[in-house]
Amino acid sequence: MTSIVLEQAVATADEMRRADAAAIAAGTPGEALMDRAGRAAASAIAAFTGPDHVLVLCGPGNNGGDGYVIARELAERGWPVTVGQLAPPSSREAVAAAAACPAPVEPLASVQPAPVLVDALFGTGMKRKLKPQVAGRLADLMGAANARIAIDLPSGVGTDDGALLGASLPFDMTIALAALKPAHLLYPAAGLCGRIVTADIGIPVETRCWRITKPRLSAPTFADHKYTRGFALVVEGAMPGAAMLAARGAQAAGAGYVVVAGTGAAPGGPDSVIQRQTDELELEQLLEDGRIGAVVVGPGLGRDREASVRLDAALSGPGCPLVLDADALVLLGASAIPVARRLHGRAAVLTPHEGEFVRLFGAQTGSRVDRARKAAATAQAVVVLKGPDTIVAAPDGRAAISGSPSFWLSTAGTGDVLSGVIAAMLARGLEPFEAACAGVWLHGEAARLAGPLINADALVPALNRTLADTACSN
Ligand SMILES: NC(=O)C1=CN([C@@H]2O[C@H](COP(=O)(O)OP(=O)(O)OC[C@H]3O[C@@H](n4cnc5c(N)ncnc54)[C@H](OP(=O)(O)O)[C@@H]3O)[C@@H](O)[C@H]2O)[C@@H](O)CC1
Ligand SMILES: [K+]
Repeated sequence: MTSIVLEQAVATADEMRRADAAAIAAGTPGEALMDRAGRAAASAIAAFTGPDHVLVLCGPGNNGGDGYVIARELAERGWPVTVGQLAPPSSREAVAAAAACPAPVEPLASVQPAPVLVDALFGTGMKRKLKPQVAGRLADLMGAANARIAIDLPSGVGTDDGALLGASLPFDMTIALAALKPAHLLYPAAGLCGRIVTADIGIPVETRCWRITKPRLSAPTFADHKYTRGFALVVEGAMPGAAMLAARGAQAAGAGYVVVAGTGAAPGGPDSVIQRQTDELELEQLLEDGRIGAVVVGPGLGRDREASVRLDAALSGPGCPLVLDADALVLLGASAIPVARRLHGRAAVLTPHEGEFVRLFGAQTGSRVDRARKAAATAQAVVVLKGPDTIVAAPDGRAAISGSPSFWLSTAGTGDVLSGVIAAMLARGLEPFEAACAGVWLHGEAARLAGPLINADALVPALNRTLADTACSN
């Protein structure tokens, strides 16, 4: 069995409000939810720091309410606790939590620092930029602490888009309540979260977005041969090296048979990658091979007339899934015909980086998740919007965000390798959204394994080892 594990839900502020309201409507009072959140957070803090003097900063809303519960819980464990209050509690639940908190309360402006700083100023209700004096005070108190912990989110970030709204310093740990939020994974906010722990507060959260986690990919069995393992074809163009990187990526990600359909140049590459020189007609004939499980077009394709002809051949060939990257995306963006019409119902994964994305879909508003979703609906294809926080979006609204990226991937050729890895996942039979998620995970994990990457070639051997680590036997 092969499966993609989508268990780490990522919920927007609105989705969290709906989950909260549904739990309350189903009979769990808001005070009980806040109590669960605060208790779970207090346990995570205790496990992280051990007993110490704690300063809990509380804002006016329910994030502040969680802070009062945390202060109460830690005080009841005998820890010295002080509350630094930005403004009095305003919601019914927060008023009740503050009333039950035995810790001394002092104004945020004059409270003394402590070794453990707990930030419960703002969570998902953050709507506008922090006032500079609040942002400055938070930064000063964080600077004076040895352990900095954010409740639900670092105060001063946009929950849904990961923008900075006054936050500036990194936390050591962020305790996500009930579910992850986009800001835990989207940059720049993700860079401030530190270690992320999700506290279960016992409520279901309805979402169509997940964090990309390790896939389970079945290991070959006695019944497998090179075609059942997956036949990936890479259409080469003006720059054969890029196509060869895609081919090597497909091979290292487990494809059983990898062919580069070349144009005449000799790209080198391993003997096990089959290189076929093809003119226009020969390429069309080759693409008719029904055993092909996925075709990659774009890495090193070029943007001239011949490149357009080769892209057309791939698009008009029989129905196996396509991976469209690099120059293929530029050519599609330059065409007057919309991408969805060019694909004509064909399963496809488009893998643009930010620049290619804008050329193809225009400058859209919204978070990277929103933009990728809109693009996937427009193209009627899976879109992989590459970046430090790569997004995978499907036309049906599913989305996934990569977690813990390797910034060493920001070098030439790593995108070519990714297109080959996704092709290997398609060729082994995964549907496009799952293939893209699995490919993004394998690629990111291989980069972490490779450490400081010198170049994209170094990814290939690491991919082999990463693939072996995902293998399951059923
Ligand atoms: N959902 C769940 O399941 C559960 C959620 N829980 C917790 O609730 C949190 C969400 O609580 P929340 O909705 O009350 O929002 P929160 O972040 O406290 O801020 C709202 C307050 O801040 C104010 N305000 C906003 N921006 C501001 C600014 N820049 N500068 C100054 N003020 C600003 C805003 O004022 P207003 O804009 O209305 O005038 C309002 O007073 C969530 O993150 C989690 O911790 C758990 O307890 C249990 C289960
Ligand atoms: K917070």
